[in-house]
Amino acid sequence: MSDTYTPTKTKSKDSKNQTKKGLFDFLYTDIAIDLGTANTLIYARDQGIVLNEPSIVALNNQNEPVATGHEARLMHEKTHRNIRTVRPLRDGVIADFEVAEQMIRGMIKKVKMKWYSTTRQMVVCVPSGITEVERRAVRDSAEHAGAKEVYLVDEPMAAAIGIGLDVHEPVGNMIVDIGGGTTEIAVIALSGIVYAQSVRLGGDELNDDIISYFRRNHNLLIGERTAENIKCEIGSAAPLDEELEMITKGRDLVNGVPRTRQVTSKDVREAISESVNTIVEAITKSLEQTPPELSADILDRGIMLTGGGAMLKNLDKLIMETTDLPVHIAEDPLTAVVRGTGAILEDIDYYRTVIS
Ligand SMILES: Nc1ncnc2c1ncn2[C@@H]1O[C@H](COP(=O)(O)OP(=O)(O)OP(=O)(O)O)[C@@H](O)[C@H]1O
Repeated sequence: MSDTYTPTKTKSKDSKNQTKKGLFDFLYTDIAIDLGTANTLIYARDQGIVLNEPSIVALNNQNEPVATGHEARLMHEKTHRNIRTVRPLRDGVIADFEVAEQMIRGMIKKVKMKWYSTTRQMVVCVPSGITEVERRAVRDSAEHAGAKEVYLVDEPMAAAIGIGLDVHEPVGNMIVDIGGGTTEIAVIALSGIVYAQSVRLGGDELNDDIISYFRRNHNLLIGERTAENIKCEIGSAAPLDEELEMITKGRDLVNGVPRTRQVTSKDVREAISESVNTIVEAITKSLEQTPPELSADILDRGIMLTGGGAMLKNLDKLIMETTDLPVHIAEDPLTAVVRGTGAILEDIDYYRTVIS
């Protein structure tokens, strides 16, 4: 990894331009949300990140939520006929509006510190590739969940701000945000997105690849959570200095009984290689589309990786070898987007040009 690039700090809270405080501000809890396919994070003004939970809701027979986030995740794939778990986002966008609203409400309720407060301003980040109709839907959901003023920001822009880049600078930065449902690749300069590509493929797809691999090659049926665990523990994009292995549990497809099986990092790499290559190819294609002056900046500064997918072992190495560019993994990649969205909430005027 190159160390040629040192990001500037995210604008501090005491900035001159910071949103002015009003007399009745104590009545409001303004929030920023990273509404992700895998995880939802909430940042509250002046407080920082106050919630980080899986994007999942458990509903009863009457479609009323009985649990949200962590509690619902514990029930996932273990429910009976009176309870079902729903993940309302797919591929980075809201797939089930009603449940998404219930989830946002449930999560806001969890972070409400003052019983009397309401949400006035809400900044929500969205994948850069979504349609106008999908944008409208996110805005509506946020309004139905109680927000009076809703601002949307593109995810790669929020990620760039979150990792401390000065997005107003006349300098090109390439951000690759690998989430649960989407991979967002963007070149940012002068507060705008010069080039963006949103691939509807992320960490969830890698989990599906692992499930299929076990079914096909080992006649073993494993669940989504097990696949996720395998990916995070021993998954890798390129060979490891020391290959890893672990024991996993599933159901034998031949005789239907529970079985354990040894799995190696080499197996997992093979299982996810096609999807990983799709992500790397999308990065190469984006580099080809980048205007030359900005390409020169990227050559100096390298590619910034964020999102949970950035933590896949040796993914940075594979991208570095393929592109011949320095690659940096953001500090705490899972929270970069919400930190950026939060920075916008703290200083809406300064970031006016990046929100809509
Ligand atoms: N150590 C790890 N190795 C590989 N993948 C990981 C690791 N930790 C988390 N992930 C993956 O990161 C993904 C979640 O990342 P993130 O929270 O950034 O996505 P999201 O914002 O919810 O999704 P999206 O941006 O697509 O809506 C999941 O698919 C998860 O499996």
